Amino acid sequence: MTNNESQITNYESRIYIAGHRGMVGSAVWRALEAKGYSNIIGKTSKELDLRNQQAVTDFINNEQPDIIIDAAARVGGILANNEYPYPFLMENLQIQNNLIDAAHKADVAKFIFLGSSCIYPKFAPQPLKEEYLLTDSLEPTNEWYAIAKIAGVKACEAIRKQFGKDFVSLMPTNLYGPNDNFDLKSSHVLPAMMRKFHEAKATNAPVELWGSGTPMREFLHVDDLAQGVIFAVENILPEHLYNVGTGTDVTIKELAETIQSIVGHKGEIVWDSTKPDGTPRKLMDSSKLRALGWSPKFSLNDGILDTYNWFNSHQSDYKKVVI
Ligand SMILES: NC(=O)c1ccc[n+]([C@@H]2O[C@H](COP(=O)([O-])OP(=O)(O)OC[C@H]3O[C@@H](n4cnc5c(N)ncnc54)[C@H](OP(=O)(O)O)[C@@H]3O)[C@@H](O)[C@H]2O)c1
Ligand SMILES: C[C@@H]1O[C@H](OP(=O)(O)OP(=O)(O)OC[C@H]2O[C@@H](n3cnc4c(=O)[nH]c(N)nc43)[C@H](O)[C@@H]2O)[C@@H](O)[C@H](O)[C@@H]1O
Repeated sequence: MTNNESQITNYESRIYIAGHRGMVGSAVWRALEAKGYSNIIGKTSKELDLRNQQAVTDFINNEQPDIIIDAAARVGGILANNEYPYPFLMENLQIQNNLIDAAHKADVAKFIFLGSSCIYPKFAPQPLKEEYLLTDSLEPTNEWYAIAKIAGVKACEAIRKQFGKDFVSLMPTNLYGPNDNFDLKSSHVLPAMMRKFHEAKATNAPVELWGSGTPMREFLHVDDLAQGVIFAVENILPEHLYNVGTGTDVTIKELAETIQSIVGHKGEIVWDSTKPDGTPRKLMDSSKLRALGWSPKFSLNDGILDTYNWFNSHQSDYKKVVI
């Protein structure tokens, strides 16, 4: 559906990216700018706390964006999700509810909500299809976050169903790339491995990784997701929910070996079995979005190389503590 009839935006459309400094928000900003969009707006969490309903309502009413991309969220890896269930549930509900409701009341033409593959049941058949949502129970380490994200998907679906508005949800698989979080307590696996191997390579000291190494994950470079978001900006998608992934997954052990070799670490890998494995597998079926015209470009190897180049040229940024 890339024909002109479905095109509702132009390069002057006013686009608000919530969370524009994060990994996803900054990638979407770069991609929109590169395509010639000239009216993009963003606010840091210090300038606008999205948990504050009145502040969000005032901001949306004043700015009158044509499109909102919701890339703002409390985000983290398996341990952060497990250790901070309340903010992962409540802050995400607050942020998305405030944005979605303000957008609806201000008649914003398009709203793109970003969720995550953890919305699907822990033991759902693979690959995960959109219709598997709410068919079984969730993975316990991230059910708090998943329930918030499911509520966001349902809020957008409800607005779409009742008012016929172009509110759509994109569910990316595990992401990585420039501006990722490399804090070892709160990060996801890929940036954590990159930092651990990098810091150990001078002496080839052993690197400790979590769990058994047997779970499987699918990894999408954030610039490929950004192209998916632009696709949703430029087209009216016919359904309310789309998976966004590569269609290929690897074991955590295979990922470790790939990153170890790219970084150049030659020491031992030790698996800490006291840390959780999480979902055994969550490969997405992204054929619905692919059939409309989006497809990813990065191989995992090239994506890791690109991210390691970014990491090497941002040595002061990667050490910030996130939670
Ligand atoms: N990372 C992944 O592997 C992954 C996978 C699937 C889906 N996603 C989804 O993609 C979206 C973005 O994730 P990300 O990885 O880009 O996360 P991120 O790098 O941590 O960025 C999140 C952004 O949210 C903003 N934010 C958080 N709390 C806020 C608040 N109270 N008020 C205003 N802004 C707030 C932060 O703004 P400041 O920087 O200004 O503080 C930050 O820039 C999320 O919805 C996430 O669920 C991510
Ligand atoms: C995309 C996000 O994925 C998150 O799940 P999830 O893939 O398990 O989150 P990750 O933190 O990426 O962990 C993926 C797998 O990598 C293992 N792992 C091995 N070593 C490490 C390490 O040093 N750090 C980390 N973080 N993991 C490590 C971890 O035990 C788990 O089996 C969800 O909690 C979120 O809600 C969200 O959906």
